[in-house]
Amino acid sequence: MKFDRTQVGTTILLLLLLIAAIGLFGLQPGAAQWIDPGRERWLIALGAIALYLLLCLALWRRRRKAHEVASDANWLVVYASQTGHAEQLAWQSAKALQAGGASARVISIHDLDAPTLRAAPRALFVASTTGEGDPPDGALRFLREVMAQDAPLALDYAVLALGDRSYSQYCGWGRRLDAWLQERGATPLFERIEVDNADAMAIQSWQQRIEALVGGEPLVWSEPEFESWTLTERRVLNAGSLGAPCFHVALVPPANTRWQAGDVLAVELPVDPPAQRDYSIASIAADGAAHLLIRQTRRPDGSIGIGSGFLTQQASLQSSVRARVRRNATFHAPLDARPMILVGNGTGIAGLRALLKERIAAQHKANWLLFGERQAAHDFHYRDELLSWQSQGSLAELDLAFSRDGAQRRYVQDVLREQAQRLSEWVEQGAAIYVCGSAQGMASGVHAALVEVLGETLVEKLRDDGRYRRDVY
Ligand SMILES: Cc1cc2nc3c(=O)[nH]c(=O)nc-3n(C[C@H](O)[C@H](O)[C@H](O)COP(=O)(O)O)c2cc1C
Repeated sequence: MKFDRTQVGTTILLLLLLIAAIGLFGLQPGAAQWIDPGRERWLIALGAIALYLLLCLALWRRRRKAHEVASDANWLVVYASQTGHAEQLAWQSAKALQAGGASARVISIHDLDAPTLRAAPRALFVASTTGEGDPPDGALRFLREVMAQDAPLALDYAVLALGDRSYSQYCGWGRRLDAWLQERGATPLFERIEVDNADAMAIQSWQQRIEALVGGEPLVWSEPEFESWTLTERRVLNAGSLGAPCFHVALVPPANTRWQAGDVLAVELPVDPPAQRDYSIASIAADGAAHLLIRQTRRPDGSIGIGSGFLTQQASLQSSVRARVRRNATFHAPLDARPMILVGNGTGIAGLRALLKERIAAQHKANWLLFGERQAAHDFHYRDELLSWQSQGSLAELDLAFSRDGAQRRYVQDVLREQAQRLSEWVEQGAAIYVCGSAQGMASGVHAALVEVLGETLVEKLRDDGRYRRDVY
């Protein structure tokens, strides 16, 4: 049986109380009444009471000190996030620390330098994994500059690793970060917690561990509520396509709902157990509806995917759909009028369309879109709109790559290579590059083309400066 110090302390306190009671009341049967105690009995009783009070004070101070160490220390809450989930959990973690009286600073791992890390007494890391076990883009500078150093670290830390078990490198980056921190001498406050596909139980146990460290009133960590949106429009955009049907779906939000281009709509599916699917929003709030571009997916047994099946088939027009906006800050447009190069394929045009709409509404016209699909006759999503933006001068450059139209397959990455000179010029003028669509094939091919044309160093620098951003799946 294991006793902790508090249990031993409590036992001693009880013994002292007993001694004090014996001192006062004596040991005679029926002695529970005031008797005239001798001097010695008074002394024993007073001594026991004094010791009792001293011990109480010591225990109270010990407990308070333990709490102070946890709560007064400055906490760093570091996030490495690709699509915003880790960032959101980092903010919630900071709120839990603050509820326990601690001060917490939330920081993107991109902005975390070695001196800041070395000076931090305690840190929480919320790290997601992307690609094939890779760190989010925003973590690459940290990986290159901070993790390459072997100076020792003295901080106490914990890691929340976000991932998805369907990938072979489950939580690969969170695990790597954890291993590195330990190698450098940092002390884990508790074992790394891994979150499979936003698993609520794992997130709850992270929350409980933080609350146990700093105390404070437990907060409700629930995500924002889903609200009722109305499905007002649904049409096929790619009739006759070689690919699976692609639907334009419009959902009218509840009053006062706002979002920024780049944000995502999380849709709650009416299934048991509950599930949700995220879709890039293809419109801006001024359009009055969130437009989604949804390709019907099929499972290996041929049945329709639950998310795309619900939105493109089951949900009827004018019916209510439970949804909420999820912020996706990595894909928000630059704040200034700098040129933008938007590269995407397939349903990736959704996020790019919202960005273009936002830019055009702000009169920022230096926009270059490179879009790839299979056949111009069937798969040129939002054709009329894009062509009219081009003729109005809001879309300075439009390059299309329809892979099945020519004798040779041609993709957006090939267009980038053909347009090497323009690409270099735009980047020299400060352009930001946004890539949206499939991770396999497109995003990796585009990356290789960028490295070929601009050089590895410049591409890395663009990524570090937030001028090369990706929202890929
Ligand atoms: C393109 C892509 C690649 C991913 N690759 C991995 C992976 O290799 N291993 C893993 O455990 N999770 C992987 N995930 C799952 C993410 O880690 C998980 O969705 C996480 O919640 C995302 O957090 P974030 O929004 O902070 O980036 C991947 C997700 C996407 C969209």
